[in-house]
Amino acid sequence: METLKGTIIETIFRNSENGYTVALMEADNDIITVTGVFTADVTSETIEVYGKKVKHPKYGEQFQVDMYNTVLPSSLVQIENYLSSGLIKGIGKYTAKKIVEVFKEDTFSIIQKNPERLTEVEGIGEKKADMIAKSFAEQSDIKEIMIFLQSHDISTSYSVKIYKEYGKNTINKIAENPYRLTEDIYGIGFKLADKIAASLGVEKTSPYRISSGVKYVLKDFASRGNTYVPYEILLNSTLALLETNGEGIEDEIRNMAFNGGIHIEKIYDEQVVYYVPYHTAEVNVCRDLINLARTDFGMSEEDILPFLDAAQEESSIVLTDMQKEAVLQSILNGVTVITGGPGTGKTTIILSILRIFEKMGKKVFLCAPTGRAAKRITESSGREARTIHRMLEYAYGEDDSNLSFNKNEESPLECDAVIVDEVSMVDILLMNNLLRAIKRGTRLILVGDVDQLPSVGAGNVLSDIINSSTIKTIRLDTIFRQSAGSMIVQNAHLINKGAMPLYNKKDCDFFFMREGRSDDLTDLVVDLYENRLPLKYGFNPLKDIQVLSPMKKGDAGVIELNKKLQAAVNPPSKIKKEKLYGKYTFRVGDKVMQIKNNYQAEWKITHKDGTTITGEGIYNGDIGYVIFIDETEQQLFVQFEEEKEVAYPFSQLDELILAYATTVHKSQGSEFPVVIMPIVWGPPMLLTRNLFYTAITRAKKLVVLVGIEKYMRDMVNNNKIDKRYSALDYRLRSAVETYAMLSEGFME
Ligand SMILES: Nc1ncnc2c1ncn2[C@@H]1O[C@H](COP(=O)(O)OP(=O)(O)OP(=O)(O)O)[C@@H](O)[C@H]1O
Repeated sequence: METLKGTIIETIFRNSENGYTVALMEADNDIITVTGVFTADVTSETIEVYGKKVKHPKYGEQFQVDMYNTVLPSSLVQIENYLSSGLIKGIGKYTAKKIVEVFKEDTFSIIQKNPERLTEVEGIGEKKADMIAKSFAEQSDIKEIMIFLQSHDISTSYSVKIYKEYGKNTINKIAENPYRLTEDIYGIGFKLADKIAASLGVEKTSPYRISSGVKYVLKDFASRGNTYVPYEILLNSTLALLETNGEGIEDEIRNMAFNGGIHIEKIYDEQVVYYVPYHTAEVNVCRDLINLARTDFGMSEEDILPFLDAAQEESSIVLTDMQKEAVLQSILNGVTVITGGPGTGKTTIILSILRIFEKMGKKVFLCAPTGRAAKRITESSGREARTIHRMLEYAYGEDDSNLSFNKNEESPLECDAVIVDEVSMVDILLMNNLLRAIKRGTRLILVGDVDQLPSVGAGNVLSDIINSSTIKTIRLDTIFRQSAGSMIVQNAHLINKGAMPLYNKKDCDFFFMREGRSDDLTDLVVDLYENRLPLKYGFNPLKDIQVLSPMKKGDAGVIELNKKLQAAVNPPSKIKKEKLYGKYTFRVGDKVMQIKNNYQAEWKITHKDGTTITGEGIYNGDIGYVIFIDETEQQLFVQFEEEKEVAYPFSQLDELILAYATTVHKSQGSEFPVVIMPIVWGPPMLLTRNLFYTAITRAKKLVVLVGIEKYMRDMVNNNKIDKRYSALDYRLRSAVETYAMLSEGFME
């Protein structure tokens, strides 16, 4: 591929629909005609073109452009965007605008050569001018890159992330294969990469595009919980995504399978396709569960009963036969599953198991998938519980390049048993990492409620294990928590059985308020949150009350509800700084939620005596409050639980959302004193019984539902759990059959 750099002196023709352009470019003291697709009018711009020289029969020599980059000088908007990108300290949006208004195209050279002149701009003093100049000098090599990215419509915050990832090689890397952005940059999906590729002139049938499209479809299915996609569905979805005639797709799928990026297999007589990490995880989870489950500890019930009796004496609770069975099996078997709804004694059993192991002198690790769930079991068991990630020592490796689990097959967990609480939230990838670190001889006890929503990540781990009937499973169905007037637990069980909940009884804790009109409904939710519940019961709205909605979009969706709740409890004010980012304005005082695991986020706890502790890691679902916004340093500060303070550069605000209202999915593993939930129409795929069940089991003291009974009845009746493509149950069953055949073979 040849390259040529020059200035477009005239555009002869431009098709505004497809961008096809014929223009004259002055390059190397010569004038040459360039032809190709240009996303914007490039007249007067200095550009770099990539392509080849051809001889046109009529017009003579021309340069056929495959891709192009805009080179400085660039438009004022781009200069302004670069200055306010967060890379230059001391410049926010407002200052950037002012600087460009004063210095126009000369902005960069002024900052570089005569930074003292910055003081001509209103609001910039000598100190600030100096800071800007220094920061600008540090960033000088990335200027061109930022402008290249922005000329391809990449937003400032993504540009910063891209530069951080690729550094000086940014332009080359993206020009070579813009689709790599989908792999390397969090938040950039196929669609954005495709837009960039189009603006670089990449062909629609390029193999890079097809393979990226296939991966996008596989990952998109995975993000909705599936570990694989049936071949035909993958083909059709990819076709719809790429909008081509389909040419090359099947070939590329085959190539990808040969190269090892994807895996094709027959499951239940159907050809299916896996993105390799999910296949590896599913196969390994199956193998490891079976191996662990086959361990014989050489113990009998009689060996354990004396310990069990002693443990019972310590507590005031007499375990039922089923509960005893759960405790005994957990100690006798390599792998045991204990499942049951709220108040059926799961925590009580965990505590008994812990006591028995302690008496036997055995070491047990207790863990849960989220920080909040780990904190809850720590509080109720009085024993330290960690998140699974923390237990597996998820951290940077020695070369500091990649995050990985330091506990694995080479350095397994040194203990006699691992108890995982809230296991319904564990997806196939995390289960794989957990199992890698559990060596044979260590018991694995999985405790959870299989009727809760499945994990957010791919897989149906708990329910597949139970459905496979290959792992010892105890189902608890007697409810013990029956305090007077409390309907929450009873209603959870009613809903689970397909019956309507009982509500609005005198002095009870479960209410339904009818409201059909969507405006009135959201107003009522806000009124309950802001006034009625705090007044009547003394709840603190921000700390005690959580609004849960089944969906993100729509009038009663999380986005709209958050806007209304924010306007009510934390309205704009002269004394509160705010920062607009995407759909939300973040304001000092706002309740926010982290929506991604960020193992690098540094937090700081400052004690009253001025001493500080620092650490790393803020996780998906963590809730905090905005305490400070620093426009000069371009940072927003959030205080999370335990007073952990985290500084978010503005470019990282995509990790936060307002959290007055959250989706039911995001609330898994958390509990709140009060839950308010709108009951409105929504897609049946979403409004399921187990979503409703999960929502109400989040509440400890009070549930208030607002909406129309019919939609509540629809949810209760809708027990069609959104089918996930996952084959762990199939693999477990097949593996056990194979083992059975093998051992029969050995017996002969
Ligand atoms: N066998 C029993 N006899 C009497 N009370 C019991 C028995 N088992 C459990 N309980 C009591 O029932 C209540 C609920 O038990 P526990 O907290 O263990 O259930 P859970 O399944 O963990 O509930 P959740 O999932 O809602 O946390 C507790 O107060 C516990 O003390």
